[in-house]
Amino acid sequence: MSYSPTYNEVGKRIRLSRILRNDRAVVFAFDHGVEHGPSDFPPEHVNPRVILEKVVDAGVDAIMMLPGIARITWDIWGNKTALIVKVTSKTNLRPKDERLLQSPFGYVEDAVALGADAVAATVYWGSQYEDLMLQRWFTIRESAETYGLPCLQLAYPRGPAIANRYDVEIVRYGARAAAESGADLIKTYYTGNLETFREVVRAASGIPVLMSGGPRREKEIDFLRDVWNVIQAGGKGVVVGRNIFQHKNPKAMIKAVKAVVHEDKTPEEAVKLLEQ
Ligand SMILES: O=P(O)(O)OC[C@H]1O[C@](O)(COP(=O)(O)O)[C@@H](O)[C@@H]1O
Repeated sequence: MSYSPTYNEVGKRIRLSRILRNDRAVVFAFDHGVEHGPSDFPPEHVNPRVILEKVVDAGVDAIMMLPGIARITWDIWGNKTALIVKVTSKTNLRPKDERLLQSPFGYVEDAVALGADAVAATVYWGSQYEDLMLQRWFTIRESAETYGLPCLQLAYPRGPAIANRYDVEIVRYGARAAAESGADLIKTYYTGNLETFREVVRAASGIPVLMSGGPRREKEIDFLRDVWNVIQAGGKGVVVGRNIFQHKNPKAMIKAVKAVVHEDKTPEEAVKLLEQ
């Protein structure tokens, strides 16, 4: 007897395929307005419409943003780019020791209403608030499952017992925990080289791993090398913000990252797209 998938299995498969194009993804991370504040953006990109027009025009596969910004920019990305709605966040206006907690920042139903292809939520593994974030993660995941929405987990180890959040043992622990907590996509830190990131991919146990961009690299070639290493290590792409919107030419930067992720170009070949 042939197996008939459930409605939500079909929905998840179709939505995931809109993000992972041929099993790879270049996602623009755009939740910084809350996570870091408007000071993260150069003056010309404080207006969300300006930067979103550039990244959509450059052909990014998906945009990850909070519901409120998706609402006011839908005409730019609608029917052109996949949408990942992040439903947790926090501000740096909080007292320092309360910044290791991600709070609800919208609901899975908001993502469904916006026509999202996935929801995203952060878990700071190792935080003193890990328990609370896990409760929130499983509530989000349960609701997303009902609607056939894949869940992207930003698996960010950080907390009082973690000395170096980029250490491979720490990052791969977070990736494994994300896989065990039912993430359909995992976004985590780059561990500095191909060999260690391969360990992270292995720990993710088959769940696609995407690299979080991190602070802007001084040289574009260094960022493109990191992206290339992630792909060579078995990662499936990137979810990147600052290395795009803090760059003087975000469109060219997206195209260079796409060349590495989708066309297997080397960093040296891809960086030439920035010189045109
Ligand atoms: O690691 P930090 O400094 O808390 O930054 C969190 C930010 O990094 C991201 O996870 C990825 O964006 P970046 O490429 O700018 O690092 C964002 O989604 C989030 O706002």
